[in-house]
Amino acid sequence: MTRTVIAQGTFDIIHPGHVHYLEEAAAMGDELYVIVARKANVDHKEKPICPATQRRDVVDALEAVDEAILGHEEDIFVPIEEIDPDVIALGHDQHHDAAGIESELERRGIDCTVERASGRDPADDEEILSTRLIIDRILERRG
Ligand SMILES: Cc1cc2nc3c(=O)[nH]c(=O)nc-3n(C[C@H](O)[C@H](O)[C@H](O)COP(=O)(O)O)c2cc1C
Ligand SMILES: Nc1ncnc2c1ncn2[C@@H]1O[C@H](COP(=O)(O)OP(=O)(O)OP(=O)(O)O)[C@@H](O)[C@H]1O
Repeated sequence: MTRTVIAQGTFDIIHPGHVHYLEEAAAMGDELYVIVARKANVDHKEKPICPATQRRDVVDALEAVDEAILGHEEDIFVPIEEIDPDVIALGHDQHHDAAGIESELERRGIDCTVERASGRDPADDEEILSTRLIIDRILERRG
């Protein structure tokens, strides 16, 4: 039986932290789907610069990813119902609460576990593992 994993995020400017997360998520099963957040649902930080289709296409091109799809605009559980995964891999700093997601999965009759991936620290002083920090650095140098 194929074990399906779901990862999710904004993925506005791809960096090695994303690659670490997606490789770890892929290793939790056999097949990795990635849900790319819609601008309207990114409300806890600055909205992404790149359009959703561009963010999806770049994530889809990564080796660890089997398929990247656009998230639903209103109900984040719709793609999960369609994919019917075995595991949802949350990122190390994602604000979502695993227990809250688990109870909604149960309410909708989706049998799936929720795991939390680890974070990757910068390999050296130069590496920038956050979209926000990359944008801050651009503004600092070119703004
Ligand atoms: C299990 C799960 C499913 C999600 N599905 C969607 C979705 O269908 N559409 C969407 O716009 N966002 C979805 N999101 C939310 C975003 O992927 C994301 O968490 C948030 O909006 C962007 O912030 P982040 O990259 O800091 O996590 C989902 C999040 C989780 C945890
Ligand atoms: N350094 C990192 N190590 C491991 N996972 C990461 C790292 N950076 C981001 N991720 C994960 O990648 C997914 C998508 O991240 P997101 O697109 O929000 O990028 P971000 O770089 O964290 O953005 P920002 O720093 O602007 O909030 C999230 O699940 C997040 O936890």
